[in-house]
Amino acid sequence: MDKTETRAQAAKPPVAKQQVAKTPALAAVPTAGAPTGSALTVVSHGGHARNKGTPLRPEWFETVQVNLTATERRAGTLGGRRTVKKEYQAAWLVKAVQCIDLTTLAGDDTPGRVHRLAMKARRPLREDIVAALGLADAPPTVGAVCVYPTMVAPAVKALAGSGIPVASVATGFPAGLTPLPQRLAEIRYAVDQGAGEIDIVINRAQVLTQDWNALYDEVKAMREACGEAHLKAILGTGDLKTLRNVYKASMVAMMAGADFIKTSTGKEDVNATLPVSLTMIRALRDYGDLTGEMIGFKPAGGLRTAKDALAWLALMKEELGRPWLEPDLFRIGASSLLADIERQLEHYVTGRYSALTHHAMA
Ligand SMILES: O=C[C@H](O)COP(=O)(O)O
Repeated sequence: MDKTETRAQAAKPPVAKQQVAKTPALAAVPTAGAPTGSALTVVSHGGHARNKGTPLRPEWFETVQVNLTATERRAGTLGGRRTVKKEYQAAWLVKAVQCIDLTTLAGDDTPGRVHRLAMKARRPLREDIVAALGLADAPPTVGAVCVYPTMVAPAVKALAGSGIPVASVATGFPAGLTPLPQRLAEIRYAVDQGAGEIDIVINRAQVLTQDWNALYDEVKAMREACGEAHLKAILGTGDLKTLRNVYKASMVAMMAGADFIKTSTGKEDVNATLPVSLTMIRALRDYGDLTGEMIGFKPAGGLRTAKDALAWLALMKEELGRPWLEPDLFRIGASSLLADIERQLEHYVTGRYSALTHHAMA
């Protein structure tokens, strides 16, 4: 990749670059099986060490330059991938299902809706599709169910015994502009209710004013409030104005202890895009080179099609490698993506497409 893109060269020690896949986008399919009827391998969720964080080190990001044209050009090579076909594509789509944070974040959410979503999370693909894929012995489940704090308890109840974690948004989602004590109390409430993952939103004003100390201190306090729950830091990239800001905010969030960095709330005018994701992933890679930590990535907002899922999987594989294709390091935050993936898999096993309305709650 172009040396002019994201760089934090100033303070970088001479560590080996992580390997970037040389194979075409999805050729080295991790879960590829033989044609229909043969087993696709379902890899279970692996545990992953928490990010220890670092002191705030502005010298790791202050001089960063992000070449917008080069970033867009690189991102543009991912969306149009046509190299994954048939059983390989099916395997990748099953992988995408396992990485979905199945989400409902609506003003009219009810315990009933959350219960139905949790049932879908337990069995995201129809039984006949699972059987035809040869996955009946180990049916895939989603990565997590993501809800508002007051919906954590019904989600935990509905997912009992499934091993599927509940993620809660918190800290004044989506704007993050309530006073800090309330935002921290909201995290503690969600954890008390049983959330295993907390999707916090950063205060975008701190990025826009380059107040890195304030951003670091707040995210660090949020991480402490999370206790054992994993912290995903939502940057709200559509509000951050520049890719440089996206890179810097990513670095500060990771230094403060974020286990995942996440693009968007789904409520900004512009949500997950490939150029923004590439910028965050480069920050994640640089942070890994500097600290040895493996941080997760979660694009979220506006991802609705199987094609989107394949593009982001290609991005993860090419930029970060195989470990970032598992739910402990990669999630896709989406409220309606599963419907199209299920439809594409149905087409793969039956040769027919059904209407999207046949794939409800997804
Ligand atoms: O965190 C997840 C997002 O809020 C989901 O956004 P979406 O409804 O556009 O899929």
